[in-house]
Amino acid sequence: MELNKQKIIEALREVKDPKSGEDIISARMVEQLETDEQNVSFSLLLPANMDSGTKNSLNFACIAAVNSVFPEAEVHIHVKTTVVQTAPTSIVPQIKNIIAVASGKGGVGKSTVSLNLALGLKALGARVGIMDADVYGPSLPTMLGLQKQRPRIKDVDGQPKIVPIEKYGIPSISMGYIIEPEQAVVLRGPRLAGIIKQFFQDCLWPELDYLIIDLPPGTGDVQLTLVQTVAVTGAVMVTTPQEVSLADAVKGMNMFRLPNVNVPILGVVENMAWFTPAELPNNKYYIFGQGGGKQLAKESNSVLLGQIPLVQAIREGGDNGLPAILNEDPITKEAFMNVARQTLRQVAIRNEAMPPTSMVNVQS
Ligand SMILES: Nc1ncnc2c1ncn2[C@@H]1O[C@H](COP(=O)(O)OP(=O)(O)OP(=O)(O)O)[C@@H](O)[C@H]1O
Repeated sequence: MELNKQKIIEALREVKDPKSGEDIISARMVEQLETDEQNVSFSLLLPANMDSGTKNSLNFACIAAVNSVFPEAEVHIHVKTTVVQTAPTSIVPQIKNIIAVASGKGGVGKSTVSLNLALGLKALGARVGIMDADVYGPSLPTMLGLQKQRPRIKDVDGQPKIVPIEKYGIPSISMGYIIEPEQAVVLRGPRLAGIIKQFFQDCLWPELDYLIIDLPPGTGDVQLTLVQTVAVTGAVMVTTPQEVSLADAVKGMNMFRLPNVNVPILGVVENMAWFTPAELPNNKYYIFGQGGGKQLAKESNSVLLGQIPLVQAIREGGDNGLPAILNEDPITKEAFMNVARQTLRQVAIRNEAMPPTSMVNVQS
């Protein structure tokens, strides 16, 4: 009688891919499983860059798994190496890292963190740009004091291109430069996708180490379009400390972690972590509770990139076009610089440990 294939598959589920921790059946590493009365044969698909020691131990683990259910069976494994898929050619090859700044809900300070993070990275010597992808409520023009500014259009080989507007040494683009913020339109589907694509393709971005993307809150069309348009290096999540916002934040974060999206979470910034009155700079009042940032970092297996206090100067700076990191208050400045340093570190770790993110290919 033929050896039972189902039993063999179940046994092989005990063998895990050491890299992902997933079992080799779910990871689709086993192909063309054939059995007869005595023999079991299959192909084992292993990445070309896997070292030979790991390949051998996986091979032995497969044989042992089959023999655990059929001790007499002869196991023939054909190891096939798969070429690691290279990332598709980028439409913005001059940009090394694309960092999405996201939050579960609105008003947690995502735009404030995006801009100050961009300026912090710049202060550390990187070439940085910022894209305000919050097409529904663009706030970058106000935060940079660039209301009513319009980007220049430059003709490049007969094609009109948008020139990002530079302020404080960083080029930026925002829907708010194109339409009045109060006209923020409800764009959906293809039109919205077109605008986000234009922000990459039709903008004259210079050579950049980091492009920071300020996303709208939650999970929606912009997020989806972004991951379908470019390879996002990683996401920074912004949250406030209270636990009630955690469920939203987790939802926002999980969108990046969907298996076919697979954008690494670089870490969490806890904004409005405590209130510090200007006249009592050493006092901390935890008015929104404590622990939300840490908790979210734990949920995502990532790290807390930093905590930003709730201080009046941050709000005023945002309204007056003078980002908080540039003002003289050392506590605020250091809080944002710390976030920038930690982000830099996490991007370096991510780029060391993982291949480039693949763009999401969704057929609609
Ligand atoms: N740490 C802080 N201290 C004081 N005010 C802050 C702080 N962070 C953000 N704010 C203020 O809170 C308001 C909302 O911040 P911001 O626009 O950055 O949030 P957001 O999450 O991007 O909002 P939206 O969802 O509307 O895009 C702004 O007025 C901003 O200046």
